Amino acid sequence: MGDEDWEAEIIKPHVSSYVPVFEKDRYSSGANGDTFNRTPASSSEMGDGSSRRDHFMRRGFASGRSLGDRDPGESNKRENTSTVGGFGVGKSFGNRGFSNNKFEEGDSSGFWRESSNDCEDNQTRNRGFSKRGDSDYEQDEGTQRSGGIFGSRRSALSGAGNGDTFQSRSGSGSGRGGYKGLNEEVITGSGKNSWKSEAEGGEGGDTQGPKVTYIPPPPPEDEDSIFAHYQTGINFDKYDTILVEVSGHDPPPAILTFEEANLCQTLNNNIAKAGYAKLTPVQKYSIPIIQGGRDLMACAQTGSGKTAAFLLPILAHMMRDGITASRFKELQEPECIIVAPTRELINQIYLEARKFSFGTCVRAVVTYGGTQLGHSIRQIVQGCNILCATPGRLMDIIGKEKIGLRQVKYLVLDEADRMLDMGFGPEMKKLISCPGMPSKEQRQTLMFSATFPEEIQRLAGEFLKSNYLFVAVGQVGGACRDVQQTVLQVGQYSKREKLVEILRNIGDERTMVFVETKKKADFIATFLCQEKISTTSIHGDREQREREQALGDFRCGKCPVLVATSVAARGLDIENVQHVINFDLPSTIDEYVHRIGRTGRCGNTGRAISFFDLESDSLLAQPLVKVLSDAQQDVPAWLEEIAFSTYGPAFSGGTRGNVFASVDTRKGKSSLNTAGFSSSQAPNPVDDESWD
Ligand SMILES: Nc1ncnc2c1ncn2[C@@H]1O[C@H](COP(=O)(O)OP(=O)(O)OP(=O)(O)O)[C@@H](O)[C@H]1O
Repeated sequence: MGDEDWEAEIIKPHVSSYVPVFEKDRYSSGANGDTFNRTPASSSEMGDGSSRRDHFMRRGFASGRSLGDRDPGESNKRENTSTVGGFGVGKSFGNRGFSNNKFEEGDSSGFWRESSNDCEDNQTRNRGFSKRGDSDYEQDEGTQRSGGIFGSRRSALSGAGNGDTFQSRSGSGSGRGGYKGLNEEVITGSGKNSWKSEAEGGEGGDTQGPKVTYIPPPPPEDEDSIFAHYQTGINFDKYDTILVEVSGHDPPPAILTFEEANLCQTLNNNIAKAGYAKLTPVQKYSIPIIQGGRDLMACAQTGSGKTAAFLLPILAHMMRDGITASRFKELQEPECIIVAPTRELINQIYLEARKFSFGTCVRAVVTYGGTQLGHSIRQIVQGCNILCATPGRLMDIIGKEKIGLRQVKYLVLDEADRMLDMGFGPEMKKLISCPGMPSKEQRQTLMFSATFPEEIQRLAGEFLKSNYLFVAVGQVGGACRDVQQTVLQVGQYSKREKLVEILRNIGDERTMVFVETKKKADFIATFLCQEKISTTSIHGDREQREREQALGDFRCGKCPVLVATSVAARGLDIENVQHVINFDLPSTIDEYVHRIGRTGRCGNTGRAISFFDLESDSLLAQPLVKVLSDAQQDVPAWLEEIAFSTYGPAFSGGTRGNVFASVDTRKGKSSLNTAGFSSSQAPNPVDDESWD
């Protein structure tokens, strides 16, 4: 396929001309001699890449960028009224033939202003200290403020289309939060329509921006839905063999059973109804630590039950201390605040909190960007013991004096390394210095993630008491061993063919396909729909309603393929995701670990296939080899060769590979105990002081 066909092809109703025969067995260890690399598509792509680039450069594209980096939006620039213009921005792809979709011509100049800011690829290039503004995490509300904590800044906006039309939008930031114009229709998640005035419930009266009117549908209230869960997998019991290391002074012993946790009867009932019969390692260690009132930084592999590891002991404490039943108050003072980096994740955590607090007087509330602030406030004022929030929205609500912080006893940062990096770190610092927020000595701070880069661990000291405990289940930052990882050498121009080939082989099994940019997510999703593969997409430029619809369609299997950006990389727990495909590799190894962790959860097995592009991914080779070998996966010889020939970040201290921490950064004094667990000595208090 010539590069000029790149965008034209998307409106052609036929399948790409060359689809190599799928050979399952050749997935693994795709050495240089990998079958896939010998395909005509691959070789042509590798061979004529430079001439293509020249061609594009002559045409004024891709300046300074490899052609492979060119996202579909760029082709759109050439034909600003082409159908490519609004891919999916405002559209669910699920189960729809391309021809069924209407497209509207957009303001191409606005669109292109947007595009220049649309570099998710920039985001992860800076990983570890990624700059929030570039990322596809939640950028709404407080985090986009220009003036102080509670000021607001939004990008220029165009009206968004109705839900049934593809539409190019100028000012992509507008996409976040699902802007509708003044006095426009409120589309509630339940499908009911009503009209709201601007004054009634926008995203904050003091903002210069538009109002967000989306009201998410209330989650089902029936017990069966609340306790719906999927089965643990065949490897669940193998969790017990993972080494656990606890460092810090005087850790309490781990518990082995739920009974030992001494939880109240209601909690025990809820645990049983949730189908939990046995503790996972992170739960065995974290529950007594949290019950003992200690601060905690816990690192455990993806899908191994970190959410319950913090929710259960917090709820147990609340029950023990006798929580005041929720009642209506204009200012609510929750005992617990939980923050997470994405809207879908915080909603999932909320649902878990609601499940475990079922039948108690503890009331959990969720609030996140892209939804009507007024709606959130109405939920909050009815009573709030546990507030689950994305950071920007949390700061908004605090600024509106609907949430007071004086009663906060527990502050939980899920995906804590993400919450503390350059993107969210400043927001988190503002949170802990908000008026009323108890000092770290007065509250309990809990941090959880599957990855914890050393520099982030150091930053975390500001939030934690100096005697916090560090729990590492397995290797900090290691990939889940239940995920079979395969790395294939695939160049930019072969990726789509390869993707289709793999997906056709996979059939209806649920698959997440990760790409680096929002535009590319739309492009690939549309492309797959053309190929008659039911696909939907999720990324930060989609309206919240669309994001939730996409996730719903994927969860229920209506669309077995979800094309996603990094916004879906962390935390999402979706039943039956059997495959993750890294169409584009992320720029950091931590991101890779989180992405592939969407499969192989809770003892179930999964597969991850990653397309490794020699032109753009070689800096990831070293950490990738390490992650693969640590997880006892086959390492392709060609990848090893690249890793050893690349003077990469593992040696240079650069950020892309960001080789993960293997230990609690405070120590160097850990000693394995005879039981196979390890418990390090107490850190020297002087050392603690020095990095506190
Ligand atoms: N003890 C248990 N028994 C059975 N199922 C469990 C147990 N603990 C957790 N689960 C289930 O395992 C799944 C994964 O849990 P969870 O989402 O908390 O993982 P996680 O460690 O936070 O993953 P990630 O790092 O991706 O955020 C969930 O469906 C959860 O309900």
